[in-house]
Amino acid sequence: MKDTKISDSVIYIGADDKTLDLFESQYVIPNGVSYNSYLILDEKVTVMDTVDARATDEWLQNLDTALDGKKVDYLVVSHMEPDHAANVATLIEKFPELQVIGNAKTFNMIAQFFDLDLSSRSIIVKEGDTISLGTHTLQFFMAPMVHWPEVMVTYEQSEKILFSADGFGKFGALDTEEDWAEEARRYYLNIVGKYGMQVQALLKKASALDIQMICPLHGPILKENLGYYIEKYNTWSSYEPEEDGVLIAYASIHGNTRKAAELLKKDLEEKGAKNVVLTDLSRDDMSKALADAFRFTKLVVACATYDGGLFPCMEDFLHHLKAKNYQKRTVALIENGSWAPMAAKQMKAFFETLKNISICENVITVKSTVKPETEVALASLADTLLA
Ligand SMILES: Cc1cc2nc3c(=O)[nH]c(=O)nc-3n(C[C@H](O)[C@H](O)[C@H](O)COP(=O)(O)O)c2cc1C
Repeated sequence: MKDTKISDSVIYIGADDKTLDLFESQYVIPNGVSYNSYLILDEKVTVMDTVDARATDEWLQNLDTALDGKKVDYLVVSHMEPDHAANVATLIEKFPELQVIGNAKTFNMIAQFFDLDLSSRSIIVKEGDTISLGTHTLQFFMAPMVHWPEVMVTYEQSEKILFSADGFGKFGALDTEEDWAEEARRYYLNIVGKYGMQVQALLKKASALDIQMICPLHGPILKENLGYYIEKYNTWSSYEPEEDGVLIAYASIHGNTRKAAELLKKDLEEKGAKNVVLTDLSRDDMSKALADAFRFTKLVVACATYDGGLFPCMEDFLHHLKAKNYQKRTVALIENGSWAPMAAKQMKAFFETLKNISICENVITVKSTVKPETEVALASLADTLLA
């Protein structure tokens, strides 16, 4: 059920998008995505961010309905990425007296995206600045590199609402019934994951505020049990695993490496392991594989040797892990090769470049097909992983 009710004076005016093929041209979104935008009705009527160009018509309709003939005085731009800022010019042109609130970096970026003269219409805010709208007061906190340089969040003091920009966002349209953490984890780790330190800095600022509601730019408005969401962000941004478990990620050309991976999963489960997830890096969603790698304490990478190197989908996976600062985990290696297996050596060298990775000593080499001795080695690896 879509629950977009915030309060009598803070109105949701965003829109769902269920036809976009890939978010940021990269991430599958089976349940769509929402572009959230909010209107604050007060003496100074304020719009908190706009929406993607794909949602312009619905957003303008929502805006007009909520305004009921009033004019917009302020537009707060918390993030200039086009899925939120595509309609900055639309709103500025619709309300010629409107003033734009942003920080110095926001205005540099507006000039890159739009040919607009905002010299007499800009309000530049800094860390901690406040602007009164009447009964509501907006306070601004800079969140550089969460995940663009100009990002800032806004705390509305009277209703204690944090407008959190992309923070606490999630894939999925607002009428989607699904677990928050699953899709918020995939969103966070893939899009913001590199910037854990900056997110930690923002969480520290947020901890000093009395927050009763979080209004992100994607996904549901968070109204209850806020500690749960904040704790998830704390775990993700400090690169700690969420739960004991094993992701087995395999890259297999003809299926023999896959067979080894499947046998290991079976073995682990027979020995009592609860969270064992298998992912086929050739076919399954890469962003989900990355999120599961961060979710669990342990990762097994199983790869066929390919032209003296790694089968390309494994290279791709490792690239994503490094890009998002993968660390603090246990990793085990399985390789396959028909004449000169090289994958384990190369994967080991890769993981040695990451921080706080403990690599299991028992490396398994499959020579073309799984043999009885491979099964023994897999059983022993399962014991090591469960020890
Ligand atoms: C294009 C190509 C290149 C390969 N390069 C190597 C190699 O450099 N060294 C090696 O030992 N095996 C190489 N192989 C063989 C595979 O690694 C081997 O057959 C392995 O068992 C495949 O495992 P799979 O059944 O999981 O795909 C290559 C296979 C292909 C198709």
